[in-house]
Amino acid sequence: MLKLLGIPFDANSSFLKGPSYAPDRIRLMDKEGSANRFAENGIEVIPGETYADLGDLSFESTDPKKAFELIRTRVFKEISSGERLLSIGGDHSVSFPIIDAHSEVHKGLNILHFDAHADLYENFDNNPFSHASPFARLMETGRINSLTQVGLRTLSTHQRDQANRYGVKIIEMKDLNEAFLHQLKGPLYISLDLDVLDPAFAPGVSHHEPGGMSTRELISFIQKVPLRVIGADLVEYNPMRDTNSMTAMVGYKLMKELMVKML
Ligand SMILES: NC(=[NH2+])NCCC[C@H](N)C(=O)O
Ligand SMILES: [Mn+2]
Ligand SMILES: [Mn+2]
Repeated sequence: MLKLLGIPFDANSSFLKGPSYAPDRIRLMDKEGSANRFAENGIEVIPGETYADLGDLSFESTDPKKAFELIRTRVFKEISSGERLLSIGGDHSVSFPIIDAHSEVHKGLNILHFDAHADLYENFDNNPFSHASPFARLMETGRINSLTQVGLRTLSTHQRDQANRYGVKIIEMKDLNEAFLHQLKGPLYISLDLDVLDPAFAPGVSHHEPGGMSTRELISFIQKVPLRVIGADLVEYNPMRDTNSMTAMVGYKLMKELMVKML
């Protein structure tokens, strides 16, 4: 059965803390009575039936090495017999150990990454495990077959160099179009940073980067991915910046749309 795992970890956030509160806030949207559990394709996404909610990882330490070891080991254990896992919450640094575990199980892994940011810094704020660096760490393992980044609007010179160095395919927000969908290959993993959305649609993120996608655009990209997705994460939701749980509901909606791509 499809699995859901909360990763309440934000010690590697460079600007604000808060994404550690994300998993429960997103789950709350499943329970509080406003929404229903149907994805737009008509499949109902029910905890205990459509997916098993594994709860949250619990961290004894904020030391990134220890935390990442815990995440990598647990994720590997959950997916090692081919099970599919969606993880929610945490800052984007957690995608390094999560995707690293996936790349061990799924050889030649391809990543589709939605974000305002490339998160390719060699080292950010003297923290190589920063949420601004997970894709540098992943690319240097040599185990990632391809990385496609969509929605970027903050590329620095350093990150352009890093993208060239690692052969990253980038569709910047200013050039946004659908052609990348037809070039995606399997096994495909999706990493979704909520700040790919315009802050008008998703204010509950740490980094408000104007000029982003609409919720509708993002949902249709996900729906049009022509492959069954083998794993995904939803990161960077920050409840401390949210208004009336509006962004929690966006997160819940995206969670359902991601889940039905994994069934
Ligand atoms: N995972 C993230 N939200 N990363 C944001 C990193 C932002 C960083 N200030 C930059 O210049 O790119
Ligand atoms: Mn990110
Ligand atoms: Mn981002």
